Amino acid sequence: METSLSRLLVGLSVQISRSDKYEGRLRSSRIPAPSSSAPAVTKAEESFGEASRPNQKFYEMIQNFRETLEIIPISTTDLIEPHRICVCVRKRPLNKQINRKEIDVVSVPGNGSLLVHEPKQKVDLTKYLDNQVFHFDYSFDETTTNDLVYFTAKPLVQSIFEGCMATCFAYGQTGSGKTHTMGGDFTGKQQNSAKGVYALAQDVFTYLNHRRYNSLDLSAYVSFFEIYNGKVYDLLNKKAKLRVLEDDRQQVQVVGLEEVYVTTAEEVIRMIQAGSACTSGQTSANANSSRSHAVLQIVLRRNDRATTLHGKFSLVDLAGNERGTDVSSNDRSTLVETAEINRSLLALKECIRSLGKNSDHIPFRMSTLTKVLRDSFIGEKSRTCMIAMVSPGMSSCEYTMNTLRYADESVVDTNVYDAISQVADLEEKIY
Ligand SMILES: Nc1ncnc2c1ncn2[C@@H]1O[C@H](COP(=O)(O)OP(=O)(O)OP(=O)(O)O)[C@@H](O)[C@H]1O
Repeated sequence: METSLSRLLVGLSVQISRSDKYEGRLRSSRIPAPSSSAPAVTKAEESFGEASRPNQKFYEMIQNFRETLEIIPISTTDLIEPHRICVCVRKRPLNKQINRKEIDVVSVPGNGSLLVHEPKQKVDLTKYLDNQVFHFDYSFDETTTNDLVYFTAKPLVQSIFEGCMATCFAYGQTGSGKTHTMGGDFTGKQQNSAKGVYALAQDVFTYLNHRRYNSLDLSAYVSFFEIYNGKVYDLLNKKAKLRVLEDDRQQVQVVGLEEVYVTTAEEVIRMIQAGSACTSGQTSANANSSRSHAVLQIVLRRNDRATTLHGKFSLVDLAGNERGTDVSSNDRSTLVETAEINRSLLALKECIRSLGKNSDHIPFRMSTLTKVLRDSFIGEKSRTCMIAMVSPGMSSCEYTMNTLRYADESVVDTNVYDAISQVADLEEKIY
C-alpha cells in the first residue's frame, strides 16, 4: 500500500511541477532588481527621449529579457496528442497602425509557455517588469499561421467519427484574432474562409470518404447560428429568431434550426461566408467586431430512417471579453449586451471546469450558450479545445492577463485531479 501511495505522490509532483520546472528556467533569467538591472540610458533612448517615446525603457528591458530566453518553435511535425480538454494560446502580431508608441509585452518561448512582461513603476518612479509565466498545452507566437493553429483542433475532427461531441472555442479580448483564427485571414473586410479553423470542413469530407469510416454510412449536415443577448438567431435562415427548449429527457433543442445537408467542403465554406456576413455588433475597438457568439456545427448523422446523431463538432467564435467601459457608447443596450456576454463566458468556464473534474453536476443552465452546447459537456465522449487569443500591446496588458487567467482557470489537469482523488482514497484506507 505504502509503495503505491508513494508512487502516486511522485507522479503527482511530476505533474504539478510541469510548469514550475519551466518557470524555474525562466526565473533564472529574470531581470534582477530594477536598481541594478535597469539598463543604462542607451544611445537609442537618448535620441527617442522619454517624452517622445515614453515606453522606450520598458521596450529595452523586454528586449534584454528576450535575449536570455530559449525559444522552442512548434511545427506541424510535432506530435499533437489527443486530449479530452486542450487549452492553447495564440499571440497576434502587434497592431502598429493603432499606436506607434505601443510596445510588445508578450513573449512566446514555445513548449506551451507564454510570458507577459507587465510594465510597472515603483513609488520612487523606478521602472521594472513583472514577468509572469503561463503554461498551456500549446502556445503560438505572432508568426504562426492559421494552418498551424488548426493542428490543435485536428484530432477533434477524427473524434466525431468515433461518436464524440467535440467543441472548439476561440476566446479573447475584442480584436485579438478570434474571427481571424476561426473564420480565416482578412483582406480589408473580406475574409478568406478557406484559411481558418472552420476550414477543417475539408478534413470532415476526407474522413467521410475514407474506407475506415465508410461502413458507418454517415452524412454531414451544417448549421450556423449566433447567440446575441441570450437569444438564438439562425444565420442560415435570414437570422430567424429561435427558441431553446429542453425536453423531458433533458435534451436541449434549438427549435427550427436549419440543418443543411452538405457533400463538399466548398458548400460549407459558402455557408460560412453567407452566415458570417450577418453576425451582430461592432465596438469602437474593432470595426469587424462581433458582439455575439457565433456557433458553426458540423453534424454527422447515420443514413437510417431516424437520421440518428453520430457525432457533432461545434466551432464557437466567442464574443469579445471586454468590459462595459471599453465601448465608447455606454448606452443601456450596450451595457446589457456586455453583461450578457460576461455572464455566458463565466458559465462556459464553469462548465469546462466541471467537465475537467468529471463532476456529476454541469451548470449548463447558467446561460443560453452553455444550454445549446449541453451535449458538449456531458459524458466520456466530449472533447474540448480552447484557443485563447491575446493582443501583445502594452495597453492590452490587463485584458491579456484576464484572458490568460480565464484559460488557466478553465483547465483542470485531469491527471492531477485523478491522482489527487486516488491519493485521498488511499489515505482513507490507511488511516
Ligand atoms: N494572427 C493574426 N495575424 C494577422 N492579423 C491578425 C491576426 N489576428 C488578428 N488579426 C487582424 O486583427 C483584426 C481583428 O481581428 P479579429 O476580427 O479576428 O478579432 P476578434 O477577436 O474576432 O474581435 P471581436 O471580438 O471584436 O470580433 C483583423 O483585421 C485581423 O485580420
